[in-house]
Amino acid sequence: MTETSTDTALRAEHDHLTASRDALARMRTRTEAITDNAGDQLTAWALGRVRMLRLADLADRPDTPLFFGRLFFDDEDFHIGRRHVVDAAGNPMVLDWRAPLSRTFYQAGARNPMGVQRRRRFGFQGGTLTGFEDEPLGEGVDLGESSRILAEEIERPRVGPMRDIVATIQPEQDDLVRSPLATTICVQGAPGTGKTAVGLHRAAYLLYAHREQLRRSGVLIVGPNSAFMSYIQNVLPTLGEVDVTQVAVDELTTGVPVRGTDMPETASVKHDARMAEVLHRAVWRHVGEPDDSLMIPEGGWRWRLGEEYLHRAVTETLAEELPYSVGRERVRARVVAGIRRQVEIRSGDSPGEPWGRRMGRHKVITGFLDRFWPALDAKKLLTRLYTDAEFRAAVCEGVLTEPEAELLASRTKTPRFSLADTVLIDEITGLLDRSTGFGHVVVDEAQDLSAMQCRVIARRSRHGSLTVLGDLAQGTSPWTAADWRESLRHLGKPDGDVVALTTGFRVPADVIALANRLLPSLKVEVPAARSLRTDGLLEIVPTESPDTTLAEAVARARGYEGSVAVIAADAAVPGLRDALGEDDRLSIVPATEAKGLEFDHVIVAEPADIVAAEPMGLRRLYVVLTRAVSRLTVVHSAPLPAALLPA
Ligand SMILES: Nc1ncnc2c1ncn2[C@@H]1O[C@H](COP(=O)(O)OP(=O)(O)OP(=O)(O)O)[C@@H](O)[C@H]1O
Repeated sequence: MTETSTDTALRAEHDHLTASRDALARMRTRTEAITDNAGDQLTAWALGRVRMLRLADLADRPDTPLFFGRLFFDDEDFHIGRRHVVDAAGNPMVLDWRAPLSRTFYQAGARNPMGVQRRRRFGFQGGTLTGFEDEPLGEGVDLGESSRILAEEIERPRVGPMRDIVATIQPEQDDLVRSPLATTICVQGAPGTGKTAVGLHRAAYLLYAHREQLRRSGVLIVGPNSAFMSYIQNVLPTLGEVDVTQVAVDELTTGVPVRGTDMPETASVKHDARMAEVLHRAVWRHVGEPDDSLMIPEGGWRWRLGEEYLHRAVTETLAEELPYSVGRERVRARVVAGIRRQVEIRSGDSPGEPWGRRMGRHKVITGFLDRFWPALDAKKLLTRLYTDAEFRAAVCEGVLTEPEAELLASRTKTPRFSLADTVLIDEITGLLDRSTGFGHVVVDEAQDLSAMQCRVIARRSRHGSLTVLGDLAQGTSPWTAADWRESLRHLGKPDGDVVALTTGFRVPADVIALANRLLPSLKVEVPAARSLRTDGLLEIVPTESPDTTLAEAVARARGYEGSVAVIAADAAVPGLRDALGEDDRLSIVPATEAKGLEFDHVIVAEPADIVAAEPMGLRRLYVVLTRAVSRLTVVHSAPLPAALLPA
């Protein structure tokens, strides 16, 4: 058999891959050999950390390709991969996908080749090269969405947690991934349009483009729950980024143990934006107007500060709009400064810092502060709001209705804090003290956040920017967002750009068509999704014996490759777990925990029960139906919800 030019080219690519792996190993060995001979412990620690991060960045993962593309320009060419690799002489062997030049790999097309003569995409199996596909952009030809390698990538069976998409980021996704650090973007995207993927890749891109700045300030990823967090947690490390905080939204407010629960109507009040005003009042009503002068005895002296001076000390501090506890210290400093001036006039000399500290702690001054700017504790203040009827009425008046304010009342003197309370305690803490924030925060499934939860995130991104990801049609919380402008306002970024993604990479066309039937009933204005996938299987199976039919559906699903999930109303899950069992391939997923996840084959058990289980049941069903990557089986003994029937 004669060797074709494609075989020769593939062999050369194999060789380049092997050489690149060797070069990466060399880079790693060199970094390992660097010894920290820093003078002090702190510098040694900092250097050690930088080295640890760099080593993580240099890790070669045998199961992922080191490069996935190649760009041929007129007189040079580059391989594009997960990270930068250079040979012993420092010449580039692989360009990082985030480098400015790599942008052409994602953006060039027949209409605008951006100087690229040919774009090559590689097919891989694990870490092994299996083939490639060339697009002669210079000749005005591209494959666009009909690329075989793109199709294989999005149709490949899913196993385990989410993977990166660096090899096949689409132009509209790339625009979002590479938007500038200072820009807050809000992505409204139908199910499976790659919102989560875009958010994680944007984090990785920003860490590359603004390494120093973001290493100092940090990047935070916030998701809806711990199942989702463990599903996405490996994506950034595979991209070489290990120094990112990834937490579920409830974990942001863990300062207090959660021991209580709220009735739904109480939780709704606590999550309402008006609580910000209530708590603001609750804090600031503690500041009083000094109504007398102060006499401060010190040794043989008696210093006097007049009422007017004290009054000014308070009002000038208020005008600075500092956090409450910082303001208290500022008033203390102003009072001490007033006395220092008298000492200077009397003695002609300025007393030193120790005197200042001692004077600041003087019991007359502390007594004055305790009266007109008392120290506050977030938990105690919230407890007072719940237990002191007079205080509550005063701070809620004109903001909450009386029945709403009454919902806050606690029957016991020491209320057990609920999840909503942790959010309120965080709000109070933010009023009391300065909060340190992150340089960039990615918030996923943001449509489910309450106004008060948005403010938790706003406090952590005050001096940074946000990537807000979500789908209004998938909003299922009682306080779900109705429009993104409002969420952005609560998130502290009212001018963020709202952008839509509509090309679906997960859900096959037939399945998305079924789910789209629900859209008119979801009471929300969103663009419908269009699927890139024409493969897939959809079956709707009416039955009189659902247990048997489900077991049969599971057995059939196991005949295919990939993950299988039975998704059912939460109440049905324990029974289904007993009946069907769970293992590496099969998960039984409560409908309320399915958001953000995906499985090759989804079997939906009794849609009517999923809809009936909660006020936002139809939206829950929309979420559940759109978890399917390749095949969807709907098993029902009760009639299907009317909204799911063809118009
Ligand atoms: N450009 C792409 N190339 C290949 N796969 C992609 C691409 N974009 C997205 N995907 C894949 O499509 C699936 C859906 O992506 P993702 O979970 O990010 O979507 P989503 O918009 O967050 O969905 P949902 O709203 O349903 O949670 C994932 O498996 C992801 O890897």
